[in-house]
Amino acid sequence: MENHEVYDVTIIGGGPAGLFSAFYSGLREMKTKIIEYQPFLGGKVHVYPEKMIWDVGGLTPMPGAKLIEQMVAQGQTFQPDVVLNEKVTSIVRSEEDTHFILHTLSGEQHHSKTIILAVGGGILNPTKLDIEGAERFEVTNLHYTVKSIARFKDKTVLISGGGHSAVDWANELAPFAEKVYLTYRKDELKGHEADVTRLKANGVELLLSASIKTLVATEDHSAIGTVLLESNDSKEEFELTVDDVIISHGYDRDTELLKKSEIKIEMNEYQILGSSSSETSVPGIFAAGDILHHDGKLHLIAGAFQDAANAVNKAKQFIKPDAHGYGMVSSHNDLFKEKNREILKELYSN
Ligand SMILES: Cc1cc2nc3c(=O)[nH]c(=O)nc-3n(C[C@H](O)[C@H](O)[C@H](O)COP(=O)(O)OP(=O)(O)OC[C@H]3O[C@@H](n4cnc5c(N)ncnc54)[C@H](O)[C@@H]3O)c2cc1C
Repeated sequence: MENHEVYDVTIIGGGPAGLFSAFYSGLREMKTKIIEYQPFLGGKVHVYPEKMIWDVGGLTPMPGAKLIEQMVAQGQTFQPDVVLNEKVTSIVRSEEDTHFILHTLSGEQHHSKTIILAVGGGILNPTKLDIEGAERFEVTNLHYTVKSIARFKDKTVLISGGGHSAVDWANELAPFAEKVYLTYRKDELKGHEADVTRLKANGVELLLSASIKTLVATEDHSAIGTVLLESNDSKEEFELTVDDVIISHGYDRDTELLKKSEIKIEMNEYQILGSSSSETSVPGIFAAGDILHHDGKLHLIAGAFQDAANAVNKAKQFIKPDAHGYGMVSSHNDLFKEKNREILKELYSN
């Protein structure tokens, strides 16, 4: 029989809620593991890495990518085990009912006394361009997100999509790019009215009622050189020579875990109906971040942090009922003594 270590806390999801849960779980001296489907930590913030974030308490504005970097560093303070590229597919109770077992897509099992569901709105994957062979250009000039505006400086860029993100990216890139084209299959864009109006002022050329038909490779086959578009009304085809193509066709959302798990957690259509201290209807399973709903819920990264600390405190008491209801503040917490010494040494050596 396989020997599985039983963790105190297993966090499903490595976004803001999961990362702060991992930090706080370490602060409460629990053996912690994070399981994340994507090959990276950071969650939904990867959708807007270049956007400035202003509303996280105590932090001056910083781009999403920088916030991810800081959240990941903080989440790893107490060295939780991190399992990436792994989708949790179901949660069951152990035979002796002493703990939970998480099953994953790769066939692995993870054993844990408590679980924190920090799964956001589920697994998000960008809706891919439905053209055969398109994926080979993803390593060069076919993009599903804008990681840095600088990447598109002085470039001719074609953006496909009509929603808020597509319009927003077109406006953001226009002042830096050589030329921005925005194509959408319908004859009207869905983005915010003011942003749509700004497109004109920014010199974005609209190609409405048109769709991408073919991506034609450069001579060395390494990248997209030309895009063939088709007018949806007249079926006429026309070509554009481009440096980069950005696809913004929305996201596919996978919420299989909560729908299919043997253990049933009380939910509304999309969220867990929990308490304001992050408990779910199942003892031992807690929730944090966008997946959690309660009366005082704050749907911001700041709110995810509060849920996370609450979830961890409840998990601690679930394992050890006489444990304190919350952790010691960090400023006076002995756990940080050694780390503080190192930080101070570095500060004063410069
Ligand atoms: C465009 C945009 C802009 C935003 N701007 C701001 C802003 O300026 N300020 C602000 O406070 N908030 C902002 N938000 C909201 C903020 O991003 C979310 O509130 C926050 O990311 C929620 O964190 P989370 O950890 O709950 O979920 P997520 O960030 O969604 O992370 C959940 C993680 O769980 C993983 N996961 C899900 N299911 C499984 C599974 N079965 N197995 C393994 N892993 C799984 C996912 O892959 C994902 O990485 C914005 C959101 C968007 C979309």
